[in-house]
Amino acid sequence: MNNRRARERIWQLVADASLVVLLLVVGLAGSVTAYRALALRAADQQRELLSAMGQSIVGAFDLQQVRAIEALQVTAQMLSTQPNLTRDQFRRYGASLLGESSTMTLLEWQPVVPRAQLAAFEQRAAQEQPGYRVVEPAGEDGGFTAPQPRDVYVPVLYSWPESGAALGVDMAFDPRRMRSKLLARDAGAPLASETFALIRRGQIGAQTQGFAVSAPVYRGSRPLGVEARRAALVGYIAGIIEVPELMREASLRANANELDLFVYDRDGMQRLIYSSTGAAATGSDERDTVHSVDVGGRPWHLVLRPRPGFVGAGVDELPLAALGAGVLATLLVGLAVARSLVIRRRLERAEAVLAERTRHLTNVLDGTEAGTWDWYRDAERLNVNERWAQMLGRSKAELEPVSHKTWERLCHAGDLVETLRQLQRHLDGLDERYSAEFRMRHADGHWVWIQSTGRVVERDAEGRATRLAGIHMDISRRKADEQRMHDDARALEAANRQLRDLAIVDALTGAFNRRHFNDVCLAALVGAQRGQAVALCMLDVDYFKAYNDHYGHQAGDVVLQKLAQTLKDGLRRSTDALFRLGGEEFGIVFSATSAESARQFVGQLSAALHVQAMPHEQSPLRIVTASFGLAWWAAPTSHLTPETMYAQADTALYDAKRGGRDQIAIRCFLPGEGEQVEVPDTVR
Ligand SMILES: Nc1nc2c(ncn2[C@@H]2O[C@H](COP(=O)(O)OP(=O)(O)OP(=O)(O)O)[C@@H](O)[C@H]2O)c(=O)[nH]1
Repeated sequence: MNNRRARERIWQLVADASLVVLLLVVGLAGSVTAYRALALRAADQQRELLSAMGQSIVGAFDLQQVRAIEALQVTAQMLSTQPNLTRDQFRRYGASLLGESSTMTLLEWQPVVPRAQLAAFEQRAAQEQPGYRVVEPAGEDGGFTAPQPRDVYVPVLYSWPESGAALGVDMAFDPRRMRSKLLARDAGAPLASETFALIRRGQIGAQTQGFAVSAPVYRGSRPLGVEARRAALVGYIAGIIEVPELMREASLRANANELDLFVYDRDGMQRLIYSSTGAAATGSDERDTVHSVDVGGRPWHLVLRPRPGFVGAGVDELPLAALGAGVLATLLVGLAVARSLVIRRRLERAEAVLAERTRHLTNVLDGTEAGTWDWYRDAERLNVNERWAQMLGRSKAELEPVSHKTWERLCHAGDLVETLRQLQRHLDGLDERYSAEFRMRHADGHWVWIQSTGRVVERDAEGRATRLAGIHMDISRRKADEQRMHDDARALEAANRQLRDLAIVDALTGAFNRRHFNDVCLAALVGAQRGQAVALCMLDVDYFKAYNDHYGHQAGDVVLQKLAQTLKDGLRRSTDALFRLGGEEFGIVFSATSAESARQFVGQLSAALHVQAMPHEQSPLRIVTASFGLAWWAAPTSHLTPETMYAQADTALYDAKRGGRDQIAIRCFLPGEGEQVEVPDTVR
């Protein structure tokens, strides 16, 4: 039984634990799924945001370019029609152009000068700009020198602003710078160079990266065909764009201060043009977005990489928060479910224990056949079970509504007071339990003995008993048994008394028999030894043989019975005792304070016999008489025995017979004086 329960509990535990684990798994899986979905959405949003920012930057690039290129084209157009532009004209032009462009920092007019015209060119330029000379960078560490001899020179003639210009520097010294110009010349459209360290007068190698957008300037209108363009070329109008400035502008426009920006020139070898971190992008990031942009005909790649503080990071927190909330909610729900399961199991166990106890109690009640009662004193309601009613030969339904009055009505009037007294003793706290036995009326009219026991089970705030509960037991059989036992005991007592009487009493006369004589004598002697006198009188019916012979034995018995009755009636004290010592011989043990009073007493007995006057034809007096022998001891000693008493009284009786019958002979024994013998008297 216990093993089965233990197994059930283990299975329950496993089932409960499985449920909680399942709940946790489902909850956690849901949380993770929600996290992943939100994270994906957040990543998409980030990508979209990055893409939008990238597009914005590209747009900014394009806008700057378009403006720069348009400005250069217009300038080139203007120079085509005014090949002999003066320095002042260029200045004004440059000032207005650069004022409109935020990224172009320098505007240069670079005429094409054949070697043969170089000296004349320098001379003309120096008139306008004193000290003007065509030069080229002397090396990486700065400084300028006279240009190497070449077929064509492309020196900077005018520049705006002039302060940052590399006036006079021949761009033909660097094939890299020239490549984009030659391509622009052939294409008839502005083209950007690759990036390189910008040249400033006295500042070559300052490492400011930039590039030039060169627009070819032809003589007259734009020629058709490469050869015609080459032939008509008079120079280049170049706009210098500083990469950091361009990027800052672009980044500001794109609000890209949360992004790292890397720009690569993809023409030929991929080359880092710009890095917002100052270094090339390390490794690759899945969130990188790459945008291609055409910068003056050069393919650039913009790589945008979100910084840790990117606004998208805020988006990252949502999935994590959702995951955290999901996990927390799952754990809380799991905890709550586990707790409710534990409580439920405890309740189930408590209910099982209660059911077991109820079953046990019911079994016990069934086994004992007890009626139960539950008394709500204030409501005057008495809840009883079916057995309570059955004891009285009724059904519960028959008695409804059951109240304390129902009980009072059915209780025996003779038992009501005592029962209520017992109840009150318990209510007063004198008895720990209420217990009473009373009779109740059975439906068929007889009385059923009930034993009721119970106790207070509820009290109010003042301590007053408001509810009592207990049981009724049918003890009728026990009561009947007790009554029977009581009757039997009394009968036995009577029988014993009879037996005892039979043992010590003579059946014919009712006097004590000879067997009891010794006991009574001894008892009298014990009393007498405390200083009391004691006497024994023996008497014998006179001429009784003759009576029997004359009247018959039965009549003789009647005489003996009457004689005994007369003698018994004459006894004075409870301690006086009459004995039948043999056939028609009797003895009387009695106390008398003096010999005279003893003699008087015996005389009264003799007289009483005379008064009976039982006819006896064969006796001289014609009535039944008797002879009396009295022995009296004033202060008997311990040596006196029943046998001695008998012998002395018998001697006195013999004296009375010998003296003529119907008389009293007395023998007195005084202390220290020996025996005193008196002559028998004749009855008067
Ligand atoms: N009816 C009857 N007679 C008894 C009973 N016991 C003894 N007797 C008779 O009593 C008589 C006693 O006779 P005795 O001893 O000669 O004495 P008595 O005839 O009375 O003569 P005294 O005593 O000398 O006067 C006998 O006849 C006995 O049978 C008895 O219980 N009933």
